[in-house]
Parts: sequence; structure tokens; C-alpha cells
Amino acid sequence: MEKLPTSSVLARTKSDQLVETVAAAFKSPPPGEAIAGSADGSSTLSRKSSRRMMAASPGRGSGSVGRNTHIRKSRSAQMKLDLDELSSGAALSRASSASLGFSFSFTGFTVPADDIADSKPFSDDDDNPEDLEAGTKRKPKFQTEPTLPIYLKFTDVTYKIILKGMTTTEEKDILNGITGSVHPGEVLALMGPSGSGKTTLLNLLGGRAVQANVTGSITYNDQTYSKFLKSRIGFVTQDDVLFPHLTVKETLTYAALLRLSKTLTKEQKEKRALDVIYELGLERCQDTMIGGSFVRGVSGGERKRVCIGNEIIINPSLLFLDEPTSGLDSTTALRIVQMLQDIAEAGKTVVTTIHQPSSRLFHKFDKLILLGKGSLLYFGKASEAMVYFSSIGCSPLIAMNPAEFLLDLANGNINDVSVPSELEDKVQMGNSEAADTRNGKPSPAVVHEYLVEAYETRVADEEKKKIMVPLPLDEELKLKVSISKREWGGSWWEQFSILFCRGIKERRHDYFSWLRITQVLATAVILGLLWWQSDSNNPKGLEDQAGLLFFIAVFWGFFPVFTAIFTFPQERAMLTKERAADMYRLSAYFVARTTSDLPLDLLLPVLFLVIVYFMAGLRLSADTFFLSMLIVFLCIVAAQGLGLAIGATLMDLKRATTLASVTVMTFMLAGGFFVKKVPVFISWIRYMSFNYHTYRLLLRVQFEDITPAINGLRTDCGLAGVGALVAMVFGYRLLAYLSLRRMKLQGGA
Ligand SMILES: Nc1ncnc2c1ncn2[C@@H]1O[C@H](COP(=O)(O)OP(=O)(O)OP(=O)(O)O)[C@@H](O)[C@H]1O
Repeated sequence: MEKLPTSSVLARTKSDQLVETVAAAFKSPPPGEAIAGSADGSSTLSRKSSRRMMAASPGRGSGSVGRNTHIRKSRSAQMKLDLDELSSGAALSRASSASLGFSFSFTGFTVPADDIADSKPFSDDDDNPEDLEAGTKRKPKFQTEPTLPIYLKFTDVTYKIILKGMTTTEEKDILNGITGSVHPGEVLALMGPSGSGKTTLLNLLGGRAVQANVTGSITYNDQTYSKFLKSRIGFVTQDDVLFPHLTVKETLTYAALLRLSKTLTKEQKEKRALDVIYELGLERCQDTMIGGSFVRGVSGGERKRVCIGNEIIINPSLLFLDEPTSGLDSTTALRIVQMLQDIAEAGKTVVTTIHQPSSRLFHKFDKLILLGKGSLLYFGKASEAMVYFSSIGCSPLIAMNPAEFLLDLANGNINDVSVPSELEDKVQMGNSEAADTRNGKPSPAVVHEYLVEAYETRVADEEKKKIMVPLPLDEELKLKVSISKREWGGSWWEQFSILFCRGIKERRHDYFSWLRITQVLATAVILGLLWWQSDSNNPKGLEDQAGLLFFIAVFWGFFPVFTAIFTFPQERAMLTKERAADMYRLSAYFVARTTSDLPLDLLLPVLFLVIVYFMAGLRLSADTFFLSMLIVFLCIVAAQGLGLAIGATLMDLKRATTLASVTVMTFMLAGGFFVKKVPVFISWIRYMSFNYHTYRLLLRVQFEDITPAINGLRTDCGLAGVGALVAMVFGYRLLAYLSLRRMKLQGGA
């Protein structure tokens, strides 16, 4: 452990170099440029600076003996890459045009069209990651345009939650005093056993947790979190939240259209999506649907890359990833981590949680945080973790993957690990709590305590002191981070039209659902046959027709409620994710989502009414027919509003369907057909029923010339009925919108 201060000083010197290099290289371009890049030399500067950062980045320079292989690899990879670039015609043409100052498009790197077609740097089937590692294949370039460098530092981060039981309230510590830092050009891995707090820490660092329960400090270029950061942070969640029916290209294009700066044109944004497809090696599956539980789509690795693409499309300064390799085979996992390294090398700050990396993966991380039960067991260079643990008496006794060794330690499992003398003494002194009765070794709790204490006494203070030192950054660079203004990617109308088109594309299969069309047509034909050419000129026929009109009012009140209920609960995960990234205004999403289904919702009743109306022999007059149609439309839109409001308020399908069935049944019973003499204290309920208003309006349109009342129900409703339905159309929607506004963004800051 005596060695550590020396290496820490070394690390300090390197991060100082890094800070100075970036501060010098990044001369605060205007806001538009941060995303847009430029066609002049500033982009070239950024590329160079990112290369310099690579050189200065801890974990890539010279270090302990244990890292030599990795260093050799990186260097030879770098040399081979350069040679490869030189020998490639495309690289030559890029180099020559770069010298003329034209090589950088707004993405920072113009890939010639031929190049896109010819090269498959990441395609799934034929690439060997070893080749990539060794540099024998051309690596894709990750967004080399200038990006606002963000230095993330966190000290003594503590997070508690309050668990409310039936009778008791309990406080649970999730994180205890976590300290660390990560700089542009570095990949920080958060490791630890399941439940150790990795995701919680990642959410806190990404500004996605309820800040009330957090103590300690988290700073970005020495500034606290601000709304501006939402547009500079990419966050890849553990679950892949994507629309299953959109293709890879559509997914990334919509993300580009919604998230990229207003200053870019539509074409530039679309091109950005194509560049990301190329960078991630997704060109072969760009027209394949994402897929989901019921639709076969792209592979797991491709899915993960699309999720990463969704975030890197904004050229984020900070990229957070929650277990990007879980569920993937080791080759694909290695490819993804290699990609993260490439992204970091382009000047971004990358933080990722990782569950059980292979040793090859482990060596690709620059920094490591090892957590155990919410406490910090190690923070420092990944390559020095083993040295640190051996300095506190814990070394593997057999050849072992370092990640496996570290996870075993974090779990308190010291089988095949040398036992520190302090712990051995405890066990030998007969302390029953200290020993594991099964093997006579120290118990996991004691090992955990020892590791926490060892880190706190030997390293923690030193690290904290280093982190407390202010960054030698431009004031302008710091101030930029603290801007609290949101930046939308487009005007309200642009957002609305993009979301409207995306909604239609995602649900296009629903529109032509033969099941739904058959259901409506079959019902219409059955009704037509049952009421075949009924005659309103005799009282029995009149009553029959009134029954038919009531059924129509109930049918078109019932269906829209139950289809609209699913709208928001089904999209909750997507909405939470997209709102956390400030992708659009909630009102634009709401209006787009509620209007994009309308065309089909209004087409089916037309078919239905045409069949029923003429088969049942209702009043043959154009006015009556079209007015009946309009009334049914109003009923549908009002009923949809109720479904949307119930879904948005409860956001839980089971509870929502239960409440909806009770409400719809009540409205139907109060609709005026089944019961005429309703007690006064409950008679008000009918005015809230869209069935009641629709039924009365339909009666009026059909029979106003025949009779002023049918079944004791007066038909002189007119404008009042229409007014009530219109009020429901807007009132229920307003309720739905307010409920969505209230909805807590999961961990939303
Ligand atoms: N809102 C919450 N309510 C109750 N417990 C919580 C809550 N959030 C986190 N926890 C608890 O905090 C601990 C850390 O959770 P977290 O998801 O951060 O762990 P993790 O290390 O990411 O686990 P995994 O690797 O399994 O995803 C767990 O014990 C979890 O149950």
C-alpha cells in the first residue's frame, strides 16, 4: 500500500495534463458549434486534442508492470490503426481534404458514400474483435467533432431511502459516502455484486434520482447539476426501451430529429442518424424492425447498439450506461466495451456499470469503482486494483480473472484468496462472529468491514483531497454547464409532426388489423340482420329502432374507452425515458399521441354506420345520416378522453381496466334506456354519461318529426347534449394531460 501514494501522484500529474490539454484545446465554441461542429479547423483541433487526451489518459500511459501487455496492445493498435488509415484510400482523401479544412461535416467526419457501402467495421458476422483490438481492421470513428468536455467529480455521496411499512417507517442506506471522479477520455466502470448500488449511483451521477435523499456533492466542471446537462448527457438504461415496430433507421432518425439542435436542418439530422448507423456497424440491419416479445427483430447486440446510438446521436459530453453488456455473449460484449473506449477517445466522459466482465473486458476500463453493500471498496485505475488489494493482504491464490476476484471480495467470499493477517488474527482469537462456521475462514460481513475500513484509512482521504482541488478550466466552460435553460430540438409544431408520424409508423400494423375490422363489420352485419328494415311508423318498430340507437351509443362508447386505456400505460417506459432526456414538450407528445390514432378510430364507425343504417332501414335522409355520423364521432372522441384519463391517472392496466369497466357500466345504466325513474339523489349521474347524451341526440335526429319523447325520454336536447359531449372531449383530455404532468419521471431530477 506504500506504493499507492506514488502512483496516485502519477495519476494526478496525468489528469492535470489532461485538464490542461483540454482547457487549451477547447476554446469554448459558441453553443451551436458544440453540437454542430464546424467546417473549419476547430474540428481538427478537437480530433487532435482527443488523440492527445488518449495519450494523457490514465490507464493508457506508462504504469505498473501488470499493465504492460495492455499498453503494448494499445500502442501497437494505435500504430496499426495509423498505418491502416494511411494505406486506406478513403483515409488519404480524408487527410488531404482535412488539410483543406473540408473534411468535417457537422458530425465531424464525412464518410464518403462508397466507404459506407464498402466497409462493415462492426457487422456481426464477420468481424473478429481481436482484429479490432489489434488494429488490423479499420475502426469506425466516433463523433470527433468538438464536444463540451465535462469533468465529473463526486464526493461523499450518500443516498438513503425511506421504506414505509404498515406501521413502521424505516430508513435504508443505499450508498455510503462514495467518492470518485472521471474525466473526458476515460471510461469509469462501476462494479459490485448485485444490489451493491451500482444502478443507484449511476442514476445519481446522471441526474436521474430524487435529489432530496442525496447528500454529498456531485459536480460537472465544478458546477452542480443543471437542466442544460440534460442535453449533454446520454443515458443508456438497463432495459432496452425502443419501439418494436420501427426499423433501426427509423428509430435513430426520429431520435436525431427530436434531439438534435434546432440550428441543424432536417437533412443534416437525417445524415447524422446515418453516420451513427455507420459508426455502430448497423448498416446491414438498418431496415430491420427492432422487434419485441411478439415480433422478431434485430439481435440482442444490435438492440443494445441501437440504444447506445440513440444516446450518442446527440454527441453527448457524458455517457452513462447501465449494464450495456448483460445478456450478451463475450465477443459481442467485448465489441460494445471497445466501442465505449472509442467513444471516450473522442473526448467524451463514459461511466458504465458492469456485472461480471471477462478479463479482456476488465482491462479496457480506465477507472474502476468497486462497491460492496453500498460502500466504496476501491476507486482508482482499473489496472491498479489488483496491486491495491494485494497491498492490503488480499491476493488470488490461483490464476483468476481480476473481475471475478474483485467480485468475490466484494461479496466477502475469500475462497482461493490469501487472508489478511488482521482477519486471520480475529478468527484465531475465537471471535465467533468473525468466523464462517463452515470453513473456519473470516465471515463475509467481517471481510466487508475490513475492506471498507482499509479503503477509508489508506486511500479515501487522499482521493478526496485530490478531487477537491478546483479544475483549472476556463470560467466560460464552467458557466456553460450551469445554464438552467432547456434546449429543445425543434419548435412545438416540429415536435408534434415528428411524434405524429412516429406514432403512425409505430402503430401502422394496428391500423390494418383485420381482427379489429372483422369485429366491427361482423357486429354491424349482425345488427343489420336483427333490425332488418325496421319500420319507425308503428310504435313497436319505433321502440325497436330506439333500442338500436341505444346499442350504437353503448357500442361506440365502450370500445374507445378500452382501447384508449392502454395508450399511456403501454408507453410509460418510453415516455419516462424520453422526458428524462428532454426530447420534447409533453404537450406536443400528448396531442400527437391522442390524434395519431384518430383516422382509424373514425374510419371504422363510418363503415359500421353505413352497414347498420341502411340494413336496419333508419330514416333515409342525407342530413339525418351525416348528423348521426357526427354524433357517433363525438361520442367516440369523448369516450376516448375518458379512457386516456383513466389510463394516465392510474398508469396500471389492471387497475385501469377495473375502474373503466365500473365507470362504463354506470354510464350505460344511466344512459336512459334501462331505467326511467331514477331517484333524485343519483339522477345527476346521467349528465356525466356520454351514452346518455349520445342516445338522446340520436333519438332527436331520427325521430324529432315523429314524436317529442320516446320511452319517457324527451328528445329536445340539441345544443345542450352537444355542449356536454364537447366538454367531455376536452375535459377528460385535460385531466389525462395533468395526470401525465404529475407522473414522476422515474428518478427524474
Ligand atoms: N426505491 C427503492 N426502494 C427499495 N429499495 C431500493 C430502491 N432503490 C434501490 N433499492 C435497493 O438498493 C440496493 C441497490 O440497488 P441497485 O439497483 O442500485 O443495485 P445494483 O448494484 O445496480 O444491482 P443489480 O446489479 O442487481 O442491478 C438494492 O438492495 C435495492 O433493493
